[in-house]
Amino acid sequence: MTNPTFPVAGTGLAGTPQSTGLSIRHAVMELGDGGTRVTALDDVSLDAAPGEFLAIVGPSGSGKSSLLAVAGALATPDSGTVTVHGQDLSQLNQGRRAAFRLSNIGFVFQSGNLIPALTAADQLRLVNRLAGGPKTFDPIALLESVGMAHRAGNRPGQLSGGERQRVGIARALVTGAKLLLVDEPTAALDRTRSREVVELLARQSHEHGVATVMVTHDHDVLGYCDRVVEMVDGRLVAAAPVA
Ligand SMILES: Nc1ncnc2c1ncn2[C@@H]1O[C@H](COP(=O)(O)OP(=O)(O)OP(=O)(O)O)[C@@H](O)[C@H]1O
Repeated sequence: MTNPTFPVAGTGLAGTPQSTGLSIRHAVMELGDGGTRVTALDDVSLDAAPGEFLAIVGPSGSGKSSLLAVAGALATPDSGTVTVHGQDLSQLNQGRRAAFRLSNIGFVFQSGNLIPALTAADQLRLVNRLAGGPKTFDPIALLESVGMAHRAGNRPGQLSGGERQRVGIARALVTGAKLLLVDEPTAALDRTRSREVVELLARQSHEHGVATVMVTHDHDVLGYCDRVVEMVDGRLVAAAPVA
């Protein structure tokens, strides 16, 4: 059976990839081999519009990380299409896909994934340099936008978990990426810090027109999201509007 598409009101037509943000159409992906093959994505279609903050929830093993992987060009579905800002990712060879990812897609991981030896400011400078950004790049304004300018000279070991996540979010936005993929950002944080970090993600999405897709088990933060979809057994099964 074909799964429903979860379009965003006012954007695109069902079945037509939108030209901005993220569009996944009928993605199927199997993992493993022989008798242990698993359908990680089973005909998944999903849109995330610019400025929209979308959460994906669901039980362990339901395919959430697989969905983020194909959205971020880290994995290629066996069939179906993934379009980011109008670019069909399957049309890019490996090298161009990596370059596209670096410039257009930001990633935020559970632990912040910062480089231990670099200060907060240098984490951002490194990404700017790798992406061929402007030589005049100043990381302080971006750190300021996540409330971390005063910690610009500190290394990850000198920061709290929530502060590391904030730096990780700023780093993901260095290239002006309009698609942000976020995997369990609150897993290592207490309740207050969790809410602060997810509120920050919501604000960054809305103020900068970033399409943000966040995988989370943390139902306490879903109120900050514009939309919540649930995955079960590789399929999207619900699209609950958030009050
Ligand atoms: N490299 C792999 N080889 C084989 N099967 C895999 C591989 N990675 C994931 N799977 C399987 O694919 C399915 C989807 O996994 P996925 O990691 O996407 O789920 P998830 O919802 O992110 O889980 P969790 O919440 O535990 O992180 C699961 O059945 C998992 O066991």
